[in-house]
Amino acid sequence: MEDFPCEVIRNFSIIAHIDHGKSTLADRLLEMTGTIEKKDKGMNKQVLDKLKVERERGITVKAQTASMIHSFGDKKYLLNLIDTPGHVDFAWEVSRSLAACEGALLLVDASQGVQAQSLSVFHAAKDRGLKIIPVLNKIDLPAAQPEVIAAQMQSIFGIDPADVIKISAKSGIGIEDVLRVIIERIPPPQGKIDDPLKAFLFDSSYDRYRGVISLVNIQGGALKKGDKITSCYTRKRYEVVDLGIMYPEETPTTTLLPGQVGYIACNMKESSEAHIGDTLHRVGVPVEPMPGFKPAKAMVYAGVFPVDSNDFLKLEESIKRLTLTDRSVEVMRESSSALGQGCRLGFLGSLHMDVFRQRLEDEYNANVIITAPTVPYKVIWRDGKETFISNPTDFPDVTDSTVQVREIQEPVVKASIIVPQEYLGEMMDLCFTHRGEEIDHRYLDASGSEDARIILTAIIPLGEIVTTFFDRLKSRSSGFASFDYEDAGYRPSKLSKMTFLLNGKPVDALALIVHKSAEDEVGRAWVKKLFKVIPRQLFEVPIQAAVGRRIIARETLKALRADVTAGLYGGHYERKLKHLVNQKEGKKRMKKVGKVDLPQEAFYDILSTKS
Ligand SMILES: Nc1nc2c(ncn2[C@@H]2O[C@H](COP(=O)(O)OP(=O)(O)OP(=O)(O)O)[C@@H](O)[C@H]2O)c(=O)[nH]1
Repeated sequence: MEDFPCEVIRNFSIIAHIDHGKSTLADRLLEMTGTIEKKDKGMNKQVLDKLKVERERGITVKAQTASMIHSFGDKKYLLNLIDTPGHVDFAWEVSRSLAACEGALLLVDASQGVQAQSLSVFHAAKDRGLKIIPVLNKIDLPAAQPEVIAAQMQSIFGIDPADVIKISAKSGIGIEDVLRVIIERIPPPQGKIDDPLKAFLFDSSYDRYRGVISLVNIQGGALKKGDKITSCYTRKRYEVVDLGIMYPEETPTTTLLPGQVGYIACNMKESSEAHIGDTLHRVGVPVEPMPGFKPAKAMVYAGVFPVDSNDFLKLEESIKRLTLTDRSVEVMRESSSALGQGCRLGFLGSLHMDVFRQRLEDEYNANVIITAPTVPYKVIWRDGKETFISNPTDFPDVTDSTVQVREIQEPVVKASIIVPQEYLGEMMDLCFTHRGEEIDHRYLDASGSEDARIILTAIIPLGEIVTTFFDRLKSRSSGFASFDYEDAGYRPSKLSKMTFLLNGKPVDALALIVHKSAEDEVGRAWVKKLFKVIPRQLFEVPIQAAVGRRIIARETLKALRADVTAGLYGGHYERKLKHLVNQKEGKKRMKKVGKVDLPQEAFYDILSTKS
């Protein structure tokens, strides 16, 4: 690694809207530099390995970082591609990992043009002072309009069309140019070997045998096997047991020098110890940590319960194992009188939650019930204290005047939607029905042509986004809208807890936090859903939705005779007995809510159908 001092190193990432060809370009760069063989099955497998949810949504959740060696002029360069996850939920991680680079390739699909995440990643890179190289991909497509899109990039980003590199990552056109401009335009990293060791942690993964593997960028000093290091954030100490570069698989080296990017294994047991954005230094030689570090925070919470309550320990074990590889999931135990023992999980966003659920189901065969997602609400009490509540069960009854609540606030986001102008009305309506405020729009391109596109921005409660917003956005724009959001703090809101009562008894697992304007609609819809899935009982069961003491909606389940043998003709004793045994088995999975028997599956049906 001594052959690669800072001046021949380039650290860059590829930033793009989903599906604009990031992974394809990364593969092509690795091929062109001989890091992987052309059409090497091992690398392409990454595409095939995608999780079902990733394929369905057309995104990659876990990114790839790799080093390449490329000869240019009379020098050999070490090019480090630092990859960033490609979805809004991970925006925070994206912006952290950009701190490990000096430049970024802003990749835009030449047939689709600038999309919502092209904007957000552009600004993230710009804010970090990175050199941005505009690249138009997919110029091989008949629908590609490189000139039009380059003009669009000029009006949106102020990019000179002459600087735009036009490529086809799929057919390999222009890849040499990309390598050339990376070397020519991106500044080399700074950092001296005599400085105290300072390593920036920008990604991590989990290995069953070696524990956490961290990806680091050396900002100063040198790192070797056996070095004793410590984390600025957790203050925990470690000894480096293995290190090297990603070439593209882990390739051990003796040292990592300033400007270089590589992996380290240091007996870190828990993935929660590796914080993206953390700074590592030599024990006893403290350094100034990288600025602005704060750990990722969960924004969407849900309870997870086994369908069969006997499976709790198995479920908990599976969740534990999964969180080893996904450090951003928060886990707490939770118990519900209706669903028994379970876990409350915190996710970065709703996609993150879907991915986790899918992995739980696919990899661990877990049959789980997930409660409706909620966001962390802020409760300001009369004495001025503030608490964050993300579990509806803990939400105070704001209709009760003896409860000391001064104000409830909810997290809001600034949403940006990019869409062809013909869908403007639909999109405004969508924002409006999801309690959007400050809805605003402007034309993206100066051309004013018929197929001009619009960027619409609005402040929308996060709680509205985590349920059905994304699906509705896609269906109401025929798939044309792209969407992104960023945190916009907290705002006061008129929210209350809605409970559902069976035979007068509240079912804790079904409690929701609902905005005043939606109480009637939500109450009615959920009561209807419950009515459909709850089996009839021996007595009449009222199903009610209530806010405080006020009943919002009601349906009544008629009574039923429950003798399962009643319909069987003839008096065959054994047959009767068999049915009674079956009924008993079924009862094992029943939950009693008050006097009402509820099969656990009913909860699954209620909570898995979106309202
Ligand atoms: N015609 C054409 N298709 C391309 C080109 N580059 C990528 N694609 C296709 O575009 C789709 C998305 O490419 P990916 O490389 O997976 O996109 P991505 O940006 O990595 O997607 P995420 O990682 O999920 O954000 C794939 O079907 C690619 O085959 C190109 O230059 N031309």
